Amino acid sequence: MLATTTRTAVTLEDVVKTYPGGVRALDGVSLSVDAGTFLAVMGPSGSGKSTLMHCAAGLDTPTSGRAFIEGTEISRLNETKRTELRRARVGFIFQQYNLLPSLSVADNITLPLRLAGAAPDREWIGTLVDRVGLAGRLHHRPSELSGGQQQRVAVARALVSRPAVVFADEPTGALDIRTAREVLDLLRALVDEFGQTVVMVTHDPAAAARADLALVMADGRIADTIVAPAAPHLARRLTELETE
Ligand SMILES: Nc1ncnc2c1ncn2[C@@H]1O[C@H](COP(=O)(O)OP(=O)(O)OP(=O)(O)O)[C@@H](O)[C@H]1O
Repeated sequence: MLATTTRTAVTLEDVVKTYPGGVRALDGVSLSVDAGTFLAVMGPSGSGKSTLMHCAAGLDTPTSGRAFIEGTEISRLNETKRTELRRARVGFIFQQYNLLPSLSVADNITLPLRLAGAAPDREWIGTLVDRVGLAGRLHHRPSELSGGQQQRVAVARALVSRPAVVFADEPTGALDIRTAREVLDLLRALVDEFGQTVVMVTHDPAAAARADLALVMADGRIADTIVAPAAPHLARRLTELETE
């Protein structure tokens, strides 16, 4: 086999996050996510999943330790530079889609480019719109779409700037089982077809089982790293941790 160079999309080095009041939400977390990997982050409520995502994505800063996006230490940038790096190199997908209701589907998808002052790549936007199956809906408002369609708009928006990493926070949490599966199929395809790096926080073992790798958090630490995770194994592990 030919040797390939692996790029690292996201790195955390011994990240500690303590909130005012003394809660140690992250207790020394180190991880490295290779480009083109689909990573799921699981764990009981309060185990630190959202805090990990916020620190890794530059939405928040660690109390100590370092966070990198593609080798740039986002945790040491000031707020303005952090926002710039986030807009240029990070995509987000949220449980409640977070689309702007007054904008068309097309304008929602290209919003990150306008915020970053980046030129639109028409060919890539066309590819994305086709890939998420929204070509016939570009002039609709979000309220005219189903939940699954709205989440597909959010997926296209997250990828429009060709980010180093997409962070997805419970992306299927508001969807029924069939629509959730369609959104997961789409995320899986974007990883497989475009080499997109995806980090997904989820409570759902079936969703996490679509990832290449699952981290299971407990008490602010990574309790397990599971390659090619299987849903029954994840479900058992979560039950164990929740009852400990
Ligand atoms: N802004 C904050 N101020 C104080 N404590 C916080 C804050 N945000 C989170 N915490 C605490 O930090 C710990 C980790 O929270 P976090 O939201 O990262 O967990 P989580 O695994 O994402 O939980 P859930 O699955 O319920 O969303 C919890 O004890 C939580 O109460």
